[in-house]
Amino acid sequence: MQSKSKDDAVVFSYDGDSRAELKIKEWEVGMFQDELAGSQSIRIRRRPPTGPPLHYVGPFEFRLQNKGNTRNILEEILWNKDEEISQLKDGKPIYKLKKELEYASPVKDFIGALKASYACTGLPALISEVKKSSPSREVLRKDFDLVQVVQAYEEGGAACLSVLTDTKYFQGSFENMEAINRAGVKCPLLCKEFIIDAWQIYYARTKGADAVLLIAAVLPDLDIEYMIEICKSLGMATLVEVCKIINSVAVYSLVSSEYSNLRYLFW
Ligand SMILES: O=P(O)(O)OC[C@@H](O)[C@@H](O)c1c[nH]c2ccccc12
Repeated sequence: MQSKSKDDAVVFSYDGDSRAELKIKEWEVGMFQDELAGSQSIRIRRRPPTGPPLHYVGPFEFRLQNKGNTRNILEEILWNKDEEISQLKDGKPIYKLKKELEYASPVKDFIGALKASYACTGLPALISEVKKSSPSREVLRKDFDLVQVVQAYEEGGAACLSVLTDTKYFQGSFENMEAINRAGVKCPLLCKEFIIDAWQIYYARTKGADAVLLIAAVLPDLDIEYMIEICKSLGMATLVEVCKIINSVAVYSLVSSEYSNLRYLFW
């Protein structure tokens, strides 16, 4: 319906069409999230922008914002992750996951292992990465014998292991994490994932993770705080990946939630 507002502007309203109104609301909430992300310097869009509902004007129809393309590989990974998780969640809702926690392997002390290693060697503790492939370097090692690799890391003095669990882009998996635990590895395990939903943290614990990684460029502060609390309740550690550009070089640091003064250069 077309009507006139007080200032004489033409206003289109969707008389009785509550679905359209709902869509507008969803879009407004999305806009708010974008603003929030902007205010916290988050440049990664967690979901593809679908834009407002279609507007019909006479024979024309238009959208203010079209379904966008990803701006970079991180966005592409996250948009895929979003779909992947919603399917996994359908198959295993959180109440089922919580029951499975009872059968998870006991949590190992991630931060304790880093500190113990430093106390023993006087050198920065090492978190060794279990990564078969990555989008930028492709397959890093063709004959990837998981157990052999992690045992070599442990013998070589690694304090903890960082295990890639994303399959599509890194050829990792949660099965790898389970296999590492079954192999009797003592190093605590960091789940190196793209965490965007608290469900993933519970899932990681059921698969034997002792710590999870949160990415500051992706998650608003409140999500990070909330997820840290979940990790604490599960006895897990949290590392937050923060990237700063210093003199045109990307410097990554990991900040532990437990000890804000504990920083480890990782890459
Ligand atoms: O492409 P490279 O140089 O192998 O690096 C990937 C690196 O960004 C990746 O290991 C990574 C960084 N932060 C993460 C968080 C989750 C999963 C993976 C990552």
